[in-house]
Amino acid sequence: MSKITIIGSGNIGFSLAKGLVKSAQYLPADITLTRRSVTALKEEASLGFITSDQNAVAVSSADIVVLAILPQQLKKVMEEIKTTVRAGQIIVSVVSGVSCADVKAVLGEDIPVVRAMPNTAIAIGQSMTCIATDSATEEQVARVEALFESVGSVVVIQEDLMTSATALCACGIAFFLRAIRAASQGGVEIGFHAHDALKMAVQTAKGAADLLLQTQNHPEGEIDKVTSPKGCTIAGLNEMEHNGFSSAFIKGIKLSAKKAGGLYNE
Ligand SMILES: NC(=O)C1=CN([C@@H]2O[C@H](COP(=O)(O)OP(=O)(O)OC[C@H]3O[C@@H](n4cnc5c(N)ncnc54)[C@H](O)[C@@H]3O)[C@@H](O)[C@H]2O)C=CC1
Ligand SMILES: O=C(O)[C@@H]1CCC=N1
Repeated sequence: MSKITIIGSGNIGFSLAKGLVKSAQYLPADITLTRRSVTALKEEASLGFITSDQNAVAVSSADIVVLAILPQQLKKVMEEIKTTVRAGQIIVSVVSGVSCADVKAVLGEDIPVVRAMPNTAIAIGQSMTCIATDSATEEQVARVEALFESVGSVVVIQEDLMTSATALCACGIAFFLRAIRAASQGGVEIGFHAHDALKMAVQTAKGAADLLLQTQNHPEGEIDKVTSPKGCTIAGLNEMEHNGFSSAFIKGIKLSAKKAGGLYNE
């Protein structure tokens, strides 16, 4: 089994580590997690992961190195590891707005770099992860694909669509979570206790997503089955649209995609 080092055990790095172990394809002992201080890695250590605050050392024993730090932190980290990484390893960057070329410009042109854009559902094996590269081989991409297939679904895309994938999938999970929260708040206004309203909203959202996944039907086809003539569903749906529901969602995704491009050089 590959040894994996995740540089940056934050929200996404630690979620990835937990998802890999949950998949039963990796043991905690196969995964090294780093932060600037080991004292901040107590939870990780208690779960059996190898922990370190020495990025260069942590990288040296890995087959796959995942860069999971903020774009603003990446240059410093790459300077730390650039003399340790070697062409036999694969560098996977989940950092938004940083190209494979940006990474290779520091780590070396011979270093295989694959970008991956997962979301936080990776912790429970339900990520939607997009993968792209500019020059890694098919075999290297297949290894990264297999890694992320063990924690969700994967689509291999062109690198120029990576910021779009960031908005739709990585940021997207927050948009759907907010939609569920809004539904539960509506539920409270019409008579349910908050706990019940949230449970109802969550299961209804899960049912909607599973319906599309399992039938492969178009959402509008499924909506047509719910909207009885002169009924209450179409009344509610049209009221939401009059208030800009689809428009707000689309505009939010477009702005996220614009922002996803640009924190590396700030
Ligand atoms: N949070 C998310 O849902 C997603 C985030 N991303 C990308 O992943 C990257 C990380 O994002 P988050 O996990 O949200 O950020 P975060 O701030 O939660 O995690 C970053 C981690 O890196 C650590 N760190 C900082 N400097 C370090 C250094 N020199 N050596 C080792 N560790 C260091 C921090 O202590 C922190 O634990 C970002 O580039 C983001 O664009 C990508 C997909 C989804
Ligand atoms: O909000 C962000 O910038 C990061 C990238 C995608 C998800 N979280």
